[in-house]
This record gives sequence, structure tokens and C-alpha cells, in this order.
Amino acid sequence: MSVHINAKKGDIADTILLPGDPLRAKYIAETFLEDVVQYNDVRNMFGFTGTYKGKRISVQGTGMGVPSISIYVTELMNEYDVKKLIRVGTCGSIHKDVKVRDVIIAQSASTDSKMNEIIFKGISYAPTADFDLLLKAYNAGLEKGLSLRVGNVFTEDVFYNDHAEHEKWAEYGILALEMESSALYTLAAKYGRQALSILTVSDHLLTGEVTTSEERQTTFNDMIIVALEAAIQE
Ligand SMILES: O=P(O)(O)O[C@H]1O[C@H](CO)[C@@H](O)[C@H]1O
Ligand SMILES: O=c1cc[nH]c(=O)[nH]1
Repeated sequence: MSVHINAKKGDIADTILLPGDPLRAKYIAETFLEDVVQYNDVRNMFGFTGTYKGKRISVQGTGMGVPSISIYVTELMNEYDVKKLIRVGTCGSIHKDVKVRDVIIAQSASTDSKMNEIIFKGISYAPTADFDLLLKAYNAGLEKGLSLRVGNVFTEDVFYNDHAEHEKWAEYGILALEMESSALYTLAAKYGRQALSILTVSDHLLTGEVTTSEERQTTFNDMIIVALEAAIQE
């Protein structure tokens, strides 16, 4: 058991999907995995282990924001020896060419989070996806006939931010905003593990288009299938 996960060693697979929303974790386990066992209910941050096409996979809610995901991924890597971590999250587009329900693979994650300032003290570290996982996810998307976007996303600390400079960030190639990927990539690098964030655009900050919370919870299947197919490739 770790502080926030009441699983025994061995209960969690070495490959894990990480949605922010614990109910998305439940949906993924119930919809895509077989022989599912729930291993965590601490704080209702559900975690499950099952199989996908015969391979053992876990799925764990991480909560929202850098501090929350940092707790879960640190415990998963440090205490449960998880080796491949794939975030399956939602994001808000700030780019005119990135539409609601598009799927983005986050090659890199810029951030205004304080976490990397605390770690790197003035150096502007570039949190980066694992290339092997990225390639596998991209190829899985191609095989499914999906046109995936690959690029830089922005991990923000403030969801309701009146001071954000979306236009400038989009000009510099940022596709969308979310709240966890920079921490996932930084911590995976620290522990020498593979990490990737795959995101579905849930809303558009330029057009005002949104998806419902039920849609966000349950209908982003393309992203989940891409993540699972990448996860099972050797
Ligand atoms: O849908 P999830 O994975 O939680 O991701 C996005 O949604 C939350 C904000 O609504 C933040 O966690 C953000 O990163
Ligand atoms: O973090 C997020 C997620 C969805 N939409 C946003 O604007 N931000």
C-alpha cells in the first residue's frame, strides 16, 4: 500500500492508462478490459486492473492538476514499479485548426506550473513524450484511420485564467490546454519510465464549442483505443 493507493504489490500492471477523471477510469475498465479487479478506492480515485487482448493493463484516475497527478504517478512508479504510463485526458483547443473531438498526441508539454521551477531552478526544462510510445500510438491511430494531431500542448495551473495569452501561445505552435502532461513527462524522465499523453479536445476556447461532462466521461473512445493499442505493442 502507498499513501494514496490501497493496492498490494503486484495488483497493478506495468502498463497503465491515466485519465484525470476516476469515472473515466471506471468506464475504460468496464468497456474495454476483461477480468477486471478494482485495486483502489482511496478518495474515490478509482484504479482497476484487467486485460486487453490478453495483456495485463491497469487504469488509474489521477485527479486534476499537476500536484494531483504527481502524487499518483510517483507512487505508481516508485512503489508499484509501473513502467509505461499513458495519460488519456481532455483538453481545450486554442488553435483554429484543432477542432472539438480531435485527438492530440502531446509530443511536448509547455507549462506555467511551478513544479519544474522548483526542480530546475531557473532552467527552462522541456517535458517530452517517450518517442517509442508516441510512434506506437501514432501508428495505431493511422491503422484505425484516425488523423491524429501531434505537437506541443500547454499544461496550465489555472483553469479559469483571465491572464492567459492564448493567441501568442497558438502562434508559437501550442495546440491545446490541459493540466497534467508536463508533470507526467518530467516525473517519468526522473524515474526512467516511458510516458505519453493522448488528449481529446473537449472544448474550443476560440469558438466556445463544448462537450457535456457525460460525453467527456464516456465517449472519447478513439483516444482510449489508440492508448490501449499502443500499450500492448511490444
Ligand atoms: O479530463 P482530464 O483528464 O481530467 O483533463 C482535463 O480536464 C480537467 C479540467 O476540466 C483537467 O484535469 C484537464 O487536464
Ligand atoms: O485543462 C483544460 C481542459 C479542457 N479545457 C481547457 O480549457 N482546459
